[in-house]
Amino acid sequence: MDILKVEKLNKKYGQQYALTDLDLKVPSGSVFGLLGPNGAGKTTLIRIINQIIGADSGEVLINEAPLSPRHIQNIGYLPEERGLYKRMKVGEQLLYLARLKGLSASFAKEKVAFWLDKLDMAAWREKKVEDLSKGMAQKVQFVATVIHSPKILILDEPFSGFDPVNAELIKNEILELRDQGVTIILSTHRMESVELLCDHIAMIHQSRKVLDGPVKKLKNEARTDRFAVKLKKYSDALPFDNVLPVEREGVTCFDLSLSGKSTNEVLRQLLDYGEVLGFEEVIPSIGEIFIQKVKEYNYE
Ligand SMILES: Nc1ncnc2c1ncn2[C@@H]1O[C@H](COP(=O)(O)OP(=O)(O)OP(=O)(O)O)[C@@H](O)[C@H]1O
Repeated sequence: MDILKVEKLNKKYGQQYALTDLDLKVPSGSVFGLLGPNGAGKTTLIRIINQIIGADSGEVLINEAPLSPRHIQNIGYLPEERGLYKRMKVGEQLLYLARLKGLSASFAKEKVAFWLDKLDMAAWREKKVEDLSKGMAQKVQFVATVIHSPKILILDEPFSGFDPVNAELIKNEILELRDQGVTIILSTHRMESVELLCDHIAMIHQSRKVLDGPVKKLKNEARTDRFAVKLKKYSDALPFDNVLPVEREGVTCFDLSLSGKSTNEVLRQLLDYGEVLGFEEVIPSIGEIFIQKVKEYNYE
């Protein structure tokens, strides 16, 4: 089932198109990557879903119902530009934000204690936000985003500012929330996090959707017949066209196209030219698919 649907969404700022006829379906309980180059329209879409701005036309549906103020309680939003009250103490601040999200005083207290403990932040409870490092403040903001147990989490560049240990911690929290049934919309330029976390992606370019679907399917569709070869060469006369061998510590590495042959045929050919140390299909990364799509549209 799709927890969130976007239908024919349009938004312009003056003469600038930010979203054009955008359709999206976000499956419930998935991590959904929202990708696109700078200025594509991602933040505009996120702001519309969060009812910070309105669309010019089109519709956003949550569980098939038109988006309305009552949905705010079900959404957790971590904006790219973080906003915490600098003078407030961590514990007080989280309690205050949890109460704003509609939690009772006692439940808010319980949830604050739970999250501070879970993310190893209990010692910061009495610290003012202005006395925290960037990464520490980021963790507080993450807790503020999830404290009311939203059904939909929208995370804009959630890993920026984190060291590798905290990035791993937040990644695991995201996956745990996903396993609990939370739907996560992740907007990021870090393709390695997309690859690690996302089940589905949609890519926006110049206000329009240019690609969407399950990550596995998109990667499968982007496969070519190219294989990466590592060879300890006996002979210099490689029998393949368009290969660009690179020598690394006595090992020759190159990509080649099967050109209609089977993998066994190509392997047999390679055996005459050296000791085959590696022969592996080249599967494009999401980053490569992204760059390819942007290039395709820029050339049109
Ligand atoms: N408040 C605004 N006033 C005028 N134009 C705007 C405004 N906000 C965004 N835009 C324009 O709308 C388009 C989409 O911007 P948006 O911020 O949604 O992109 P984005 O995909 O989030 O980009 P980035 O990855 O750089 O954050 C851009 O051309 C941008 O210049």
